[in-house]
Amino acid sequence: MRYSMINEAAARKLDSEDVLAHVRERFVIPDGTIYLDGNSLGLLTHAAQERVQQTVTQEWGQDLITSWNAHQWIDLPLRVGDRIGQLIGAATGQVVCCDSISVNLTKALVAALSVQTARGQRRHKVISTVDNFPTDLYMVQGLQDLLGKGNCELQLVEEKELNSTLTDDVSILMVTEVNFRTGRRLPIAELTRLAHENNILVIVDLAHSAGAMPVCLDEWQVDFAVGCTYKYLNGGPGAPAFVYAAERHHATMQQPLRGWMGHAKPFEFSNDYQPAAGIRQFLAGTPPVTAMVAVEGALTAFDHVDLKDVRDKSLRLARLFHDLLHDAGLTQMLQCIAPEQEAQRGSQLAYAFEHAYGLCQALIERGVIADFRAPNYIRFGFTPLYTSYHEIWLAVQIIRDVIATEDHLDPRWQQRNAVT
Ligand SMILES: Cc1ncc(COP(=O)(O)O)c(C=O)c1O
Ligand SMILES: Nc1c(O)cccc1C(=O)C[C@H](N)C(=O)O
Repeated sequence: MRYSMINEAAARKLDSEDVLAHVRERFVIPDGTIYLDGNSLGLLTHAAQERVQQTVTQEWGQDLITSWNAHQWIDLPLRVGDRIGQLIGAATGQVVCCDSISVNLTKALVAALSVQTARGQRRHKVISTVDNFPTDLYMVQGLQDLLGKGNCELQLVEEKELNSTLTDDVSILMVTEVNFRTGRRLPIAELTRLAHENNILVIVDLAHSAGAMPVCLDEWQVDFAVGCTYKYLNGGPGAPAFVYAAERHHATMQQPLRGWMGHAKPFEFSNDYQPAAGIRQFLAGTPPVTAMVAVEGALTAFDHVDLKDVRDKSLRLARLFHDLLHDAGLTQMLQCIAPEQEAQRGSQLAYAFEHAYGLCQALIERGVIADFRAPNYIRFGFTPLYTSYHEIWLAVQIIRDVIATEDHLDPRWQQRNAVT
């Protein structure tokens, strides 16, 4: 239902009825900041801050190398992986925390190709979407060059054409559940069902889904998945990513980055590679301990949080934001590029606007942090664990004010110099 003419008191009332309102206390929220960019980098949690401090001061500072065992550093990738697994519908032993999405995607792609080979399938086509996040496409292009088009060939299609391209000559469907630009959410369960009817394996990028909405990898029968922990999981800048491989593939899959941490017996230092059983095979090198304890700390923000409540609040925050923009007469100027139907949306709204860059910079100057995506989009991310309805109301007042005073046209914003 549409939010109509919500004033400040009404926005505060929505906060008073919010079942997730108390979770905000778990985060460090800078004074005077309304943060609508958790879809790029999540906020710091108090738990992560304390965990990193403890690890650096005591575990590294005092206990040194004994900490690999004494503080179970060595188990971090699997332990954190299992905790992430609970948030993405994966039973234990199928998720490991390591590396970046880019690197994990390469591992997943080759592993999926190896499963197809083991099944006797001589297919090489990898289907993805034209508007996928570039790094995902670069990784397939890299493999295509390395392995030759006869073994791996990328074919790009529009999102709406996906169903009709899932034919029996395709090896892998590689998609991102939520489009980083438009926020469109693909129906992964349905796509996976269609893909499997033609023996196609499915790899999903959960960068904009994990921690933002319920994800049910096991139930949907997804084959492999990757995702990051620095967005909705709040793991910190450059935090290690994760990779999921369905248990049914563990016996046959082979990932190509054969590091010693993925060896069956790393501390025997044998010259011959023997993959570890199960998901541990996806490890390559030494885990970045200080970064990974930050992720482990951050994930406690999800303790006793139901992801259905997260999704429900995410959609409400977005609806309130858009309806307030509409009531302010701004939705002609700012053209929403998200799908009409909420079920087809992720946890962000993006608007096309000629002066999107200037608007974004002027907002940042006033404490409202959103982000700009070329060529002319401004994106607002909604993070239900810490964003309040009152903040949404305030943010729209500030947008109104920037546009009314034409601060977005300030000559300082003529030259784009921001990296994000
Ligand atoms: C959908 C998607 N995939 C991948 C990435 C990048 O992954 P990484 O930097 O961990 O390799 C991003 C954003 O950074 C993204 O939005
Ligand atoms: N990963 C990022 C980074 O290292 C620096 C700046 C931004 C990012 C991002 O996360 C971009 C992001 N994936 C996006 O949706 O645009």
